[in-house]
Amino acid sequence: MVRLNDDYQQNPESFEKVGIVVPKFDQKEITEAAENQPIWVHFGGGNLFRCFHAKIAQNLLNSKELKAGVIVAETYDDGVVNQAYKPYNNRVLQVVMDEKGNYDKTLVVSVADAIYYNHTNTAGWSKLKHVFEQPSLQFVTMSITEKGYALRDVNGNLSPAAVTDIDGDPEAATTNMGAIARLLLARFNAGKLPIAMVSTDNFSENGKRFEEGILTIAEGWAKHGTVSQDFVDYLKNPQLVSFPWSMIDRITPNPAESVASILKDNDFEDTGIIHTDKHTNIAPFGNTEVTHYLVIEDSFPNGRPALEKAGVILTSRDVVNDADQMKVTACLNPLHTGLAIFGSLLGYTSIADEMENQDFVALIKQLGYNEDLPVVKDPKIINPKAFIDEVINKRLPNKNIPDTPQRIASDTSQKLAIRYGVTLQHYLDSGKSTADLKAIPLIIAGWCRFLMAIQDDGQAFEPSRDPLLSELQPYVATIQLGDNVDAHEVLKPILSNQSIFSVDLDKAGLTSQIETYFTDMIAAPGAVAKTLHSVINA
Ligand SMILES: NC(=O)c1ccc[n+]([C@@H]2O[C@H](COP(=O)([O-])OP(=O)(O)OC[C@H]3O[C@@H](n4cnc5c(N)ncnc54)[C@H](O)[C@@H]3O)[C@@H](O)[C@H]2O)c1
Ligand SMILES: O=P(O)(O)OC[C@@H](O)[C@@H](O)[C@H](O)[C@H](O)CO
Repeated sequence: MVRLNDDYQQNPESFEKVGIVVPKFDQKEITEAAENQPIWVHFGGGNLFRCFHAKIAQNLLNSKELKAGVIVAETYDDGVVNQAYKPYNNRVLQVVMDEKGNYDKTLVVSVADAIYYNHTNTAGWSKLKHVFEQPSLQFVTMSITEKGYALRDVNGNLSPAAVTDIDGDPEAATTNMGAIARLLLARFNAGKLPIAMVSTDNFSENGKRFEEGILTIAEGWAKHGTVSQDFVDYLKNPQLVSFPWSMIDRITPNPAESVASILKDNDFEDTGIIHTDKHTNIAPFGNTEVTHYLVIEDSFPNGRPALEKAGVILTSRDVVNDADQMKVTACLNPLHTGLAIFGSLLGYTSIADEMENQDFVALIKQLGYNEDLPVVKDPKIINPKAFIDEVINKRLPNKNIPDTPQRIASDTSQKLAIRYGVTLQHYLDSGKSTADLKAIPLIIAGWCRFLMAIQDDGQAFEPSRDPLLSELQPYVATIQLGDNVDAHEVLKPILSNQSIFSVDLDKAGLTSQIETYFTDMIAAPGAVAKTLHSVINA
């Protein structure tokens, strides 16, 4: 049996014997280099990072294009650091699974350190402060989930935590944006050192939203006199601090028991899946797909390693934005969310299994080809039609990718604006009629039906975690299947909330259609499947 912590330099054969590719560098050396001259910090060391960013770093370290390991920072989940990183010497086994059932396994040791940092953790703060004070630090990447950037509540007002951060001492900041602004303040105080802050989370204009979050905090501090205006000017100067936009794509499900058991059968020992108290599902291994894209705006004021040599596309902001809108608002994530909602309602636990249900396939084809594609701009670097073809015909049906509707359904309230709102806005802006839209209103109605936490067969289910569940569920909580309800009245507080959808659904002409679909879907057990079938095949 091979273990993650085994000596891959003295005994590479033990790894190679079980088909694991080992690094070409010394982990100790890249760790020391990161201590002395850090280059790359990543916030949110979850599964995507471990399977994607960390492998990019490993490829660059292998080819000597990168001189120091990545420093992982967690502002949220100490369990990730203490249970998934520390016991395994910051290593992970990356498992790439193709549709033929091949497992490509790589021992990834590109992480130099993993640091938990929040306002109460002085050790983590001192370590990260020191890192941010180093002139060598070139860039930060982030994958902290969409909700990680939030500073406002559902009504668009600053949240109590954001107000406390802005009113208080920068040293006591508790929000992610506040905690990161505090680190940037340390970098500013160290001599206005340049840096690129790259969000790689799944939303359109992610760099803009990240920048706005940091500036909301910093401008508040300046107003209260706790920082100088000079600090705000530093953050606003793209020659010093940039917030490049990005598009990232690689379906990376939570680590699955099915993969763990295959690894074990293939003599790999460390397969225990960890469920942290803060609900991150993580393991000594990560499972991911073959296809991957990372497109980043090429704006790095302190330079960068040759990321392009590890397959990253560096380009202009406009091209990144077009690629991101293509993927996140049209050709992949809206399809995913549709499958997540209806899959959860119909009791599915596998995306690949859903792809055997012809109504689900028809739903995402209708959405992707007929509703999203007509208003999507071609980013030129990736063909949108070919991209959807690959998603529908190759990626989603891949039985070896253990993805679940439940993973994708998490935080849906945070994603609807991006996954459907942007497309609807394109319809409104272009004056194109929304009268023929079926999939978008059906999915939004499906989400309202999902909030009832009753499956299509009438059984209760636990909806995936979402920061707005407790606020939204009460609106539909008392409805039973078969009830005769006034859908307009019941759904009004949800559908009229523009901060959820980003567009006015009334103006988009969709409200009554959503209400009708919702009414149809609560008629009786089985009504969700029936409605889906009849709407999509009409
Ligand atoms: N997994 C994918 O297929 C995939 C693909 C493309 C993009 N993404 C983006 O990456 C994000 C993370 O995906 P993942 O697969 O790594 O998820 P994950 O659950 O494995 O890890 C989530 C990470 O974010 C941190 N986090 C969670 N909530 C947070 C909060 N409120 N504040 C700060 N940090 C928080 C966790 O501590 C953890 O490090 C997604 O939300 C999405 O934006 C994921
Ligand atoms: O990661 P999220 O939570 O934004 O969305 C869930 C999935 O749709 C997403 O993770 C996809 O797998 C990913 O965007 C593929 O690149």
